[in-house]
Amino acid sequence: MSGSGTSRDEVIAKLIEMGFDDSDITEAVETVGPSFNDAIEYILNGSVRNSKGKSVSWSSKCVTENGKTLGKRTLSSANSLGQMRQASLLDHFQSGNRQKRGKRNVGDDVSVSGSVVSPSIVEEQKESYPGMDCNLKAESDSLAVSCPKEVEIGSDWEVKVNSLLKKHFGHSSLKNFQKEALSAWLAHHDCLVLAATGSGKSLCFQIPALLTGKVVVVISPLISLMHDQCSKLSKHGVTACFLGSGQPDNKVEQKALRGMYSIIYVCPETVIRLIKPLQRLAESRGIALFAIDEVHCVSKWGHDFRPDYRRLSVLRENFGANNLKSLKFDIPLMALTATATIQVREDILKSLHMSKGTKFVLTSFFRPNLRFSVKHSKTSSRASYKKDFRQLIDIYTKKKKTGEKEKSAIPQDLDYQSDTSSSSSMSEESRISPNIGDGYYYDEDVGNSPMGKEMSVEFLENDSVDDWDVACGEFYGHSPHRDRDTDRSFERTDLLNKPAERLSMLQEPLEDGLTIIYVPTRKETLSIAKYLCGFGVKAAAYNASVVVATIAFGMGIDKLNVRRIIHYGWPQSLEAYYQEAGRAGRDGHLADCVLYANLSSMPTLLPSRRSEDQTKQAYRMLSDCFRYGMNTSCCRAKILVEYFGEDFSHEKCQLCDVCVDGPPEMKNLKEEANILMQVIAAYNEQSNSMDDDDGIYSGIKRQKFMDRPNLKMFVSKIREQSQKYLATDLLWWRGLARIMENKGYIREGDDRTHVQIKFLEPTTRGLEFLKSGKEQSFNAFPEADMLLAASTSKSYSTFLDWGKGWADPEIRRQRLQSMGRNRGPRKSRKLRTGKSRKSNRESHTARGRIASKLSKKK
Ligand SMILES: Nc1ncnc2c1ncn2[C@@H]1O[C@H](COP(=O)(O)OP(=O)(O)OP(=O)(O)O)[C@@H](O)[C@H]1O
Ligand SMILES: [Mg+2]
Repeated sequence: MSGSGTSRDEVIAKLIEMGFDDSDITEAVETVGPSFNDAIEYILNGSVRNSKGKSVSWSSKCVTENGKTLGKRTLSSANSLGQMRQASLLDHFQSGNRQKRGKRNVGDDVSVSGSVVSPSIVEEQKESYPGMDCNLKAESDSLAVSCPKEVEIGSDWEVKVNSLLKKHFGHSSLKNFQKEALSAWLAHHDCLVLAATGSGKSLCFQIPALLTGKVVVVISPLISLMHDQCSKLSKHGVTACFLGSGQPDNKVEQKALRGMYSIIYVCPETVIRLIKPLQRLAESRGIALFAIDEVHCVSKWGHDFRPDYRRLSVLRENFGANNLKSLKFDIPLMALTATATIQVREDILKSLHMSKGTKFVLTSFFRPNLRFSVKHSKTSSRASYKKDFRQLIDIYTKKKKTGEKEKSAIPQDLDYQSDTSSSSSMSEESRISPNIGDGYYYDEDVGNSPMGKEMSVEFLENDSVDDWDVACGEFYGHSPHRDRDTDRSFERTDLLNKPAERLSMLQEPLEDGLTIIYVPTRKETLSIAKYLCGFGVKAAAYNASVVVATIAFGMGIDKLNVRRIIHYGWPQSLEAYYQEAGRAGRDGHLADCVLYANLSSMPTLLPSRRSEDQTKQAYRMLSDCFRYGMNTSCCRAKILVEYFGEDFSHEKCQLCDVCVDGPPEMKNLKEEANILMQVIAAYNEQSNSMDDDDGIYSGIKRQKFMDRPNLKMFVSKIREQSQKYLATDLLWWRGLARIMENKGYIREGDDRTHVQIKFLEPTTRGLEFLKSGKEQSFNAFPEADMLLAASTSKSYSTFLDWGKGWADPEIRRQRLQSMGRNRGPRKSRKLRTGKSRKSNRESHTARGRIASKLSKKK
């Protein structure tokens, strides 16, 4: 737009539209007249070009020693030089933020949503940025702050980085993987950084902004995460803002696109919308790097697929040296995640059109301070809560119990025991204080809520608040800031070679800290939070010590002292599980990651829109997660780390439940494996020769059976054939089928993917096992469901004894009766139809009525 021929009102209108302050606009137009470009230049720079195109300063003090005019970006630093306009400019920026944000720290001139930095900080930044002597571009692009000089980063970059690191973040040196990522970026390479949760990936993309004075654009999936990072950066004196729907200040976007922030966080949808202005930014101030954080979201094969991430190939297409004149090299892409399988990595490279020369920076996925365990729980009722959260309640209410002798907080080890419903559950309910009803909250927290809202059920249920509100709140009780460079057992993998020290780590009680409980649904967040609140545990609220959340909560959030991550219910994948579990122990100190899951039932997929392929993949991931839960013999950390394609060289973590408790006794399951193999093979033979009516399946309606030869049918066949196995639990056979599948004796006969092998087919290896007869042993560790079955019904090891006596009709009747009593409700619940349920209910109530009449008669 040209300044000439434009009316004063039009200029003012345009400037208002662009978001400048009224007072700045008035002053500018009064000073420079109705010229759009000059007015902007005046507002931004305090200077305007004269008719010959030379920059004329409106304030002589606006010129630096080297004669360059300071742009608005650096005006605050000029304060120390006596810069006149600085106050109003700062006011301009801060005014918008003040409306949005409440309390600020004294001297903290930086707002989370974006603003200029305090004078002292800018001084630092000015020193840090070799290319920060920014000038306004003379021509049409007068809005942008430009850094025309290509930044020279010499061989001493590491020294420079270390000094920036110390100055801004207080760390003494880069970690090796950070060095590698930065070297790749310096060599203009794309880079895929795969490093454990909490290892420090953010610095890999934050440093380039400090080093060059150019802008770094970070693509991030969650508002809460962007908010957290901007907030941290502001404390470290780095200007950062986030753009998108969550940005409350509508001026921030324009400021960002003019180059006023060193780091711009943006969600994928927004970056796609802003391609053109970002191109202008790349040509003016310059864009050092596009960082795609939590990049696993790109992949359909990952656990947290976001379709818009897939469209990020636009970055490569629009920010290359071939389409931006000022660039010598394509702007590098840096993709970062803590959880990507090999398949996901390939998908990332392809989807983002990353270059062939992309550097891989990999660190170990292993987190030596995390103590993994799996416990059986139905996770569905108050009775489960009572059993599972007793210890947690004790921990968080400890202080309140002064004077009262503390009871042992450790619940009895109920692993693999049935999740009995508790008769005292009603009395627990009645302990929930009356003010904790539908709109429960903590009085002391209400005032502290940044949004001024109490944590009500309605508030939690409101989708619009989502993870933003919860995740941005600080938890209760910060751990004292540690010297993280020296005191991070996080990196003390060396302890694995020192078993004695490792064992003492195991015996350490957990330090004070926070707990996050992940549950599959919002409804469960409410019921668990309510339950915990009833015992006086600060749960679910902003300043809570326990947060009950669904999966979105906390991704990438750098909260140091999370001591426990509890998954209450099956996660959807090991990637999601590890990502969430990784939010514990970021301070390097011992932390617990406990998965409570119903080991007697298979997990189901949460509803979501998926293509056929995605459904298959989702089942595969769920299946891996299920197998992790069923495992009783392999170190849990090893399973998790190897899941991501890393060799776990340590063999054992020495902390997880399997390492500590040891595996269960190994059993020779030859006989059971043999009989299952027999029925599968017989079925297989029969289906190959459909004419043979004399086979063992002759009594079954063949067509129906042939369609679905599933485990359940094979087990009923076994029970039918051999009284010895009559009382065996399907749960137990389910475990055996998995073991046989792992050994390669059977395989899934269905095209669809199932959480657990369902339609069993023999393999050549399995048939050979069958032929080899009785000599061959079949040693295996019973898995969790098998142990559970053994603890609730007759174990397979006592089948022989159990078999004795079945021939006697009276013994059989008694046993069947007692089995009916033990197993009746569960079985009947599954089998009953609506109709039978109704008649049952009727007969039950009729029985009840008769019984009460009789008792009255008495
Ligand atoms: N070189 C370093 N020396 C010491 N501490 C560091 C270093 N680099 C980063 N850190 C610290 O590590 C912590 C975690 O950093 P960050 O949030 O970047 O982790 P992350 O790898 O992105 O984790 P996530 O996968 O959960 O997103 C931060 O508190 C940061 O200050
Ligand atoms: Mg991160």
